Amino acid sequence: MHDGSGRIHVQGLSKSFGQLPAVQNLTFTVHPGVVTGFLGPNGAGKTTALRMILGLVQPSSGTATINGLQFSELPNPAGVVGAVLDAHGFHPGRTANQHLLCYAAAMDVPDEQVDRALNLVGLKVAANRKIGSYSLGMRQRLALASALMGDPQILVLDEPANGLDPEGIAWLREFLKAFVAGGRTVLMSSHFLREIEHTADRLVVISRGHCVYDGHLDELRAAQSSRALVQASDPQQLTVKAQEAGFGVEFLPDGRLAVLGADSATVADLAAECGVALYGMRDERIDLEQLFFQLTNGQFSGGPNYGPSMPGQPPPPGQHGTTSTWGPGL
Ligand SMILES: Nc1ncnc2c1ncn2[C@@H]1O[C@H](COP(=O)(O)OP(=O)(O)OP(=O)(O)O)[C@@H](O)[C@H]1O
Repeated sequence: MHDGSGRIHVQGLSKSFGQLPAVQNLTFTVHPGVVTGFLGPNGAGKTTALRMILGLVQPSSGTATINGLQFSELPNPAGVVGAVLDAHGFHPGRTANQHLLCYAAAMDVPDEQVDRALNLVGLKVAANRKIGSYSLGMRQRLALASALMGDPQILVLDEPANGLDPEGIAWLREFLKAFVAGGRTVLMSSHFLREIEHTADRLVVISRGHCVYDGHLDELRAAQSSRALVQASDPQQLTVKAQEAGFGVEFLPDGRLAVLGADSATVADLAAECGVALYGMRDERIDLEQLFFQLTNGQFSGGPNYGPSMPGQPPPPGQHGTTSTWGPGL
């Protein structure tokens, strides 16, 4: 029997296609009650990892379990996990209704589930239209309806926002938030942070097959949402003072200091306290897109108390009383 926890646990998962290491030693846990975004640039290995979780690709090494069991061991997989991996491949001559009735028969669930699923995804009005006339956004909704047919505890969605217009994305966000509010689980991939930043609570970020961030989105925002750039008369002394106050400091190539997670007023106070003169100051805010770029290019430099981003050096936010973890600086 599965443990009913609603958890997906990925441990040391790797997959190579010939010489190509598509996924490398991936370890993370997806928790119930929150939406977890699975983020990475094109080709990072997201789809391969999701397919391994769902038992569609055999890992080269490592394991992926859902409710404590591998997918193939789940006694009632459709009732545990619903998946959307591809919003294509529907028979264009069938209606959504017909498509889902086939699903119901194949999954041995009552036909009434068809109406329920169509209602849930807002496709009831188009239920008797041929799928060939559907927009990509409608196909995404139909794919989601298919995943919901078994009334699953967990949803695994590969790029579900792809093809949705802003209204569709807003709808998906509300749908997924309501889904997890009852204690269910969502793992959804995207290569576009903006697309999921208002939906996901937690993030697993991968780059070139490696995990580079696993933690709360809020924590990531806080980690490097701002820094103060200062030109100081005595950079060494100000560095010591800022570090004593708990801030990370970087030396920039132009001689300025970047005090991570601090604003210029705070740095001015610190400088005054240690008698260091400042010749120029600027607050810099880093938006999430830059943050994502830094993460996936190994340039992330942490926030308060984190050192510069040298491979093997940056302590993760998780080492400061949180649950985040870091992979190698790529
Ligand atoms: N069946 C396969 N055979 C050979 N190479 C593959 C196969 N599937 C994936 N790859 C390769 O593995 C790497 C990871 O691909 P994957 O589709 O998992 O990435 P992704 O993060 O989902 O990318 P995207 O966002 O573009 O879908 C890519 O270099 C891809 O070309």
